[in-house]
Amino acid sequence: MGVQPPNLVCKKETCRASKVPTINLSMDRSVVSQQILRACEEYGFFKLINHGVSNAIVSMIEEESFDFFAKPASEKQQAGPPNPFGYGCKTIGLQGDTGDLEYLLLEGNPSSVSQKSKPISNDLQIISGVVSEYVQALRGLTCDILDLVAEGLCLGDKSVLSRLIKDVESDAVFRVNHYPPFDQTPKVLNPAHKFQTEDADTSANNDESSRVGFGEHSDPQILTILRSNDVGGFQFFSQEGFWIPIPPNPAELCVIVGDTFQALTNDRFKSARHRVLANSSNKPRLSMMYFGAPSLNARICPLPEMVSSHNPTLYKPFTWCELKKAAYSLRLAGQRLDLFNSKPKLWAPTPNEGMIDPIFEAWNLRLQKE
Ligand SMILES: C=C1C[C@]23C[C@@]1(O)CC[C@H]2[C@@]12CC[C@H](O)[C@@](C)(C(=O)O1)[C@H]2[C@@H]3C(=O)O
Ligand SMILES: O=C(O)CCC(=O)C(=O)O
Ligand SMILES: [Fe+2]
Repeated sequence: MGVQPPNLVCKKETCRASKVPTINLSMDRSVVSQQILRACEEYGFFKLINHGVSNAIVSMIEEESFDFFAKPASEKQQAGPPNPFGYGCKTIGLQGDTGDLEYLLLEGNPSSVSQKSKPISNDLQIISGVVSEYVQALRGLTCDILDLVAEGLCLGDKSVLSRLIKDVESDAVFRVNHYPPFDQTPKVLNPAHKFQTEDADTSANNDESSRVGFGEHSDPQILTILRSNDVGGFQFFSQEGFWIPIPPNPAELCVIVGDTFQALTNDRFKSARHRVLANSSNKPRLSMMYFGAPSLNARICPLPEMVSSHNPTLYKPFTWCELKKAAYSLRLAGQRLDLFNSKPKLWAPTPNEGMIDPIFEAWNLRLQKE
């Protein structure tokens, strides 16, 4: 590539990342409501500033978490494996997914987080003491966002969404992910690590040799609120078909639309697929996520305002428990919402799949007859 004058250089990914909506929560309510609505429709993802969540609690969780992850493996393992709460290392979920990280999964319901971690380990009990205050604040923030969405969508009942999260039985989850620093040595020794020296406009979308911290997936819940330290790696997949790296900013919170929100809005919002590539820093990345979920028995189906004769319902009613079970029975990247489509799509082999499996042929025939 020839040398270009600086004003003509277009770092495409930096460009795309700068278009990702950043919403200032202290602005006028009706403006914020419209901005959130647009962001959920166009990206399924946005960043929040002036969100009002105290940095003091975040710093305490960060400090406790770093102390925990610095302990010897044998000690950390006493708090694992995560079933469903506790310490996990490299293994993600139950279906053989792995990533270059270690993590803590905790109950995200403020009233029971400490109680549930008590029998697991002393370390977890200490961390959950600080986490309970944070999840309380994040539950409040998630409810505010959902009320703003309800206003933007002109829903008859403006609390219909936030009630799902406010439920005392809410099945919210809290997670801290710790990505070890990238060892710089292989870059020199192993040409496969070319990613580090590549231009920013090609790296996220072309690279195949990068280190996967947390593989591509969508979150099954309603909304996820993510906060990280100043180490990058997080990317989300835009509706235009590009991976967009999000520059880390500890003062911002990232909001991610989950599968349940997609179903509630009858696909007006799409859950955002995202991943973490942990290959760019010699510092560890520490991220914390609050996954806002309803109670296990909550019934999910598209909101009546999202359905019309032009927009027929895309999902059969299901409970959050059923979707959660489906998520855990599939791989991390699985499209679990497809299992609840009111009219399953016809199966077609992709070019690599070649031969048509007789079972799928029979399935397609049945679908065509319905
Ligand atoms: C492979 C998996 C890990 C996961 C459960 C699943 O079977 C599919 C969804 C994954 C996910 C993504 C968002 C959250 O991090 C998480 C806790 C969740 O609710 O769904 C994880 C699950 C996990 O790590 O256990
Ligand atoms: O660690 C991160 O930054 C994101 C992880 C994530 O997407 C998840 O835990 O579901
Ligand atoms: Fe996620």
